Amino acid sequence: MKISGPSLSAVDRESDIYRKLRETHPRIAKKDSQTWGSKAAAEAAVRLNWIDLPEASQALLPQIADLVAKFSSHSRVVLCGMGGSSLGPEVIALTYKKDIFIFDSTDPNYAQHAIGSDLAKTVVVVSSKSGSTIETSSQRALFQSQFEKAGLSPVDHMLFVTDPDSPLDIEVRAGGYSVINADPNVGGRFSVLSAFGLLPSALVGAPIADLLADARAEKSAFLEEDQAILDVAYLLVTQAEQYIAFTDAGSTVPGLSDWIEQLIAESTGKDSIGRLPIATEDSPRAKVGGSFTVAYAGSSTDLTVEGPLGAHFIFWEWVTALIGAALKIDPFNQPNVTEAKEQTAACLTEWNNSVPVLTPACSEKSVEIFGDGQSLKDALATFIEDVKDGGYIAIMAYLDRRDDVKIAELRSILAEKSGHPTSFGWGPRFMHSTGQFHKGGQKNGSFLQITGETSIDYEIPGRRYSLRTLLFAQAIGDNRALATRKYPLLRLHLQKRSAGIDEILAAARSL
Ligand SMILES: O=P(O)(O)OC[C@H]1O[C@H](O)[C@H](O)[C@@H](O)[C@@H]1O
Repeated sequence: MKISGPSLSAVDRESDIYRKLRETHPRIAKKDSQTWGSKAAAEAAVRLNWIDLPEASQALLPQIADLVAKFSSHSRVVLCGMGGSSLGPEVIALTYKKDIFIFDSTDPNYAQHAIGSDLAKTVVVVSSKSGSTIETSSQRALFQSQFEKAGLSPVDHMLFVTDPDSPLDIEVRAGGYSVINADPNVGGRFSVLSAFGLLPSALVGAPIADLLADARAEKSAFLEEDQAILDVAYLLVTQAEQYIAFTDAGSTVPGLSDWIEQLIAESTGKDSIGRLPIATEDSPRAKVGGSFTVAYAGSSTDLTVEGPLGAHFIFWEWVTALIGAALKIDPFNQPNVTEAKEQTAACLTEWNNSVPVLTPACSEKSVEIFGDGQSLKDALATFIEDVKDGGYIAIMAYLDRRDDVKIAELRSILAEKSGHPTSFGWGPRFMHSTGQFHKGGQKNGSFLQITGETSIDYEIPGRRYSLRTLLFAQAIGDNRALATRKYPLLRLHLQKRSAGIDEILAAARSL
């Protein structure tokens, strides 16, 4: 991995932190579960096999090749999965310019795109380590019924990646489905070089043997010569107090920022001392709010890290484990992801499985305002004013990331108007990424939720609620989890999505 940038002059290799990182590096290589302290040891003992994956996953290649051959007559691949189970294949497909539909949402409008118009040609990979993630199990049930309704046998169109003996594994094997198991001693966000990253990528024709070879070469390189990897970990611990802005601009590995975001946010966003990665459009916009800036090409950020995709994967996983040791946090748990799930379940119970009428404080044209402010502009202005010194804004859009993609422009507008680091996440996808940080990291976030009416809805077979109800329970559940912490919180609900998005963008630009 080649590293460069002006920040390297700040590296103090004689400092205590650098010494700590240097001591930690060989302990990770030895898979020493005590590396992150005794409290983290039990979890670490069953989470460290990602270290072996560059070599160990080679054994999976024949099985993956068989599955690719079995499903080769299908021209369209859909991946159902959340967090690590989908962000890995997404960046691999983007990098190698392969087409895969990543279904990591509960928005019915987005689900309609996932189902598409040609189920006969579609193969669906359902990826879930635990086998119990609510989004993924709902997506799976939806697809199973769609295939049946279309007169197609789901067994011929669906295959599964999960841990051995997960409830999902047992059920689908019994149903005659194709299944590939991943190493259970690898956590979801560290799983890209396991069957979770490799199988869907191979199905769309990405060169997975090259990915593994690049990861192996990089691992050997940093085990032999540790300076580059320790320098990067040192900078992210010491030069970024809280915010690290990543940009894919000019990169040969587009989408990597989103994958790194989930890795670092979920691994470090706890105990109020984490690092919040922010995926930004380009380096000028990355700098807003004084974030430490990182790119994978060029020379306009504090740090540039260049290398092939497989090398990036193992490099950033290792850096994350090093940061965890330096910050004295357990990088392998995610206590607050569970909290949001519980709030979702509580909403569903309370609502008796259908969304109640939610009355806004006021409305303007297509947008309902749940929060302070007499108009959209006023609400946004108040929201920005309330951001704490040194704090950040998180925009969470529970919308369709194909049709509603324009709302992502709000990130740079609010960053510029407020001068604060501003992250953007699609709901519920971000819940498996920055969602952990929002509730577990530094207590200085301000949260803007955007929800919208749906043009379609789907019943989820086997559940008593629809996809739309689940989406709203996730948004309102997370809203409650944030509200209990008394963080600044605004929800804008779009009665009409397209018009509402334009109105929000116009109001934000006029601030
Ligand atoms: O693969 P699953 O078990 O469905 O989990 C999906 C995701 O859920 C949580 O967010 C975990 O913290 C992630 O590491 C994981 O990738």
